[in-house]
Amino acid sequence: MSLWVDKHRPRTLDDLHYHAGLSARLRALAASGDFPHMLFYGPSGAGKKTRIACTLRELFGKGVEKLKIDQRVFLTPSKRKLDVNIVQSNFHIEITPSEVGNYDRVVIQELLKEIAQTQQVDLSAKQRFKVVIINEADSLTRDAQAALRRTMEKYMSNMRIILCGNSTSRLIAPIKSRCLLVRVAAPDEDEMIEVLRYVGKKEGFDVPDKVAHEISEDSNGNLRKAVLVLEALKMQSTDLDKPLTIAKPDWETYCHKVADMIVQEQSPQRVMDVRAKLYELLSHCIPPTVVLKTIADRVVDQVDESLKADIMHWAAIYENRMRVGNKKIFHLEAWVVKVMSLYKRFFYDIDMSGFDD
Ligand SMILES: Nc1ncnc2c1ncn2[C@@H]1O[C@H](COP(=O)(O)OP(=O)(O)OP(=O)(O)O)[C@@H](O)[C@H]1O
Repeated sequence: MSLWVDKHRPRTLDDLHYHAGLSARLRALAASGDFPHMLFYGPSGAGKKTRIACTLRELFGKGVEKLKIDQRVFLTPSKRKLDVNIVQSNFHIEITPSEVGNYDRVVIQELLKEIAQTQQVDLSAKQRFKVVIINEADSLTRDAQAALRRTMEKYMSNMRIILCGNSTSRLIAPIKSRCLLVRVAAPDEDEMIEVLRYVGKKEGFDVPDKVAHEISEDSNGNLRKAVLVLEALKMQSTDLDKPLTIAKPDWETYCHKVADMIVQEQSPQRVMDVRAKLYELLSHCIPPTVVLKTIADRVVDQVDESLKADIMHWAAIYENRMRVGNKKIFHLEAWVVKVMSLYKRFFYDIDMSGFDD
């Protein structure tokens, strides 16, 4: 059973519901024979990844939807092993370098070099180049950006880069100047309502106006959130007929509570309590990656500056393990334990430093 956000995600540029002008431009670029490096940016849930996937489909055809997931090991200069998950088709490859935190340069450098030096093997391929999608581009370190820039200069003939991120502000100018910048704005209220109606129709029901407005207002331009909420509401009340009495799905508040529990106490008992809550969330079909992200964001809001990066780093790692593995709950839990130990260690270090003085 897949969630509506996945089930009804547009697959082709023609299926995309809003920003029609942008879709037309992407179609023209894909047909031009002169496809550039690109940088897609915009707020979360605005439809960047969906639009990128549709563009790939336009470039390469249906074959690009046949995905494999590989684990790759990279070695840091100090011979530390980095495990990286890589999603790829015959025509493209997708990576999230922020998974490996400060070692992202190693991954960018090794992987891009490797891809750039291999020719497209599929002779029936519509394009001579492979596309490399780099997610969370705005969290690339300076080193990784410098490596990326060099690769972009050196190997253009058989590779195109598509960067995806929330904003362009943390990217160095030489990268921006080598990319076509594509801003994907959040859908406005009418556009969002149209998508909600469409999803409802596909599922065989009409979304009442009031519900559509409420959801759209609540979601702050995040279409993923809007569709998730629609699905959750529909599970609570099949008719969606009493919009005002329907309590908003409380999973966000629930995730926040879990985050608070993690910050308040770090003990085996607490891990057990948190586990129960996690099961509860997952059994309500809230996607585990969303649960992890919501909890992580809230934890990070409350902890010391020096811990934030580590906590997000581990969240990215476990998020990826979750995408690949079956037992989502194990990875969620492993992350919780990791955060608790980081947090405890932090206080321990403070105590010890006090001791030194
Ligand atoms: N043009 C569209 N028409 C209809 N539905 C869409 C469109 N774009 C996105 N969606 C829906 O919105 C959801 C979120 O889109 P997507 O994952 O592409 O957002 P994103 O901008 O990449 O988000 P994030 O930055 O958080 O990863 C998709 O799962 C899909 O169901």
